[in-house]
Amino acid sequence: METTLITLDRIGKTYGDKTALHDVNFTIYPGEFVALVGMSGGGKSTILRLIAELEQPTAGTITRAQADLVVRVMFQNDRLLPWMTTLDNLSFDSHDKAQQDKAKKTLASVGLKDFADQYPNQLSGGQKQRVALARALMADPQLLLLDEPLGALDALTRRNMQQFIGQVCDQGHLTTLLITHDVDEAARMADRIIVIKNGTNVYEAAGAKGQNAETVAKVAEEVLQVILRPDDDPTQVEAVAARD
Ligand SMILES: Nc1ncnc2c1ncn2[C@@H]1O[C@H](COP(=O)(O)OP(=O)(O)OP(=O)(O)O)[C@@H](O)[C@H]1O
Repeated sequence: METTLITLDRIGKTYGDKTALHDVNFTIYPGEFVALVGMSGGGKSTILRLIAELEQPTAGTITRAQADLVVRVMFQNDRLLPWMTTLDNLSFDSHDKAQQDKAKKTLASVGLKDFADQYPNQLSGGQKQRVALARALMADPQLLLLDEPLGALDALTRRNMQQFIGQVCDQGHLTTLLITHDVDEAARMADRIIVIKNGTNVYEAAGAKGQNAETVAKVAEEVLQVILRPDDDPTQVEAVAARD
């Protein structure tokens, strides 16, 4: 049997009488880059919060490969501490030599070796997001959650960061879950795309990570059509065969 990292089984989440999620079912396998896409309000962030154990589901079960699965989140807002240098944002001002060395190494791995002594306000938007990524990587996560991490960046920096994050995840063999409303970003970065609509997963497609622009555009269009079509039966989860 294939090893699984995390499985969501018939997950529901209500807030008072408001249903945010119902009957969410999917599995993430080690080493995959999965994207959750869908329109605003569909439930993507709620799923992320449940996976990160920031909240608990009101129905169903989440099964983790191990109870203490290390999960880290990178948010759109970089959440860096403005009074600390880049390096201290990673080491949390630790005086432990090993922790400092690890922070230096991690900073170098995101291409910011020479920015250790800079403060967040001295960095560009893209650089700040690299620091935020490095901070998430400091914990050696078994699952990296990316919550619209590039939403605030200009189009060129965003494209550059998509490529960069893809490389970092590939090199580190990281299992990654990206949340985005950008179908093009999902198609370009992911091995697998899960469409979230009206609080549940309605469709799954193979992503076009590492493939040419034409394939990326085709996958993005396919996913967009699913998101925009009005007649979803939420109990029907369709799967498309992996592309050649
Ligand atoms: N704490 C909360 N209390 C009440 N309702 C909530 C709460 N959190 C989320 N919701 C509702 O659950 C639904 C799903 O929200 P969620 O933020 O997960 O969607 P999303 O797909 O991530 O949207 P976005 O892309 O805008 O972040 C929405 O209708 C939202 O209003």
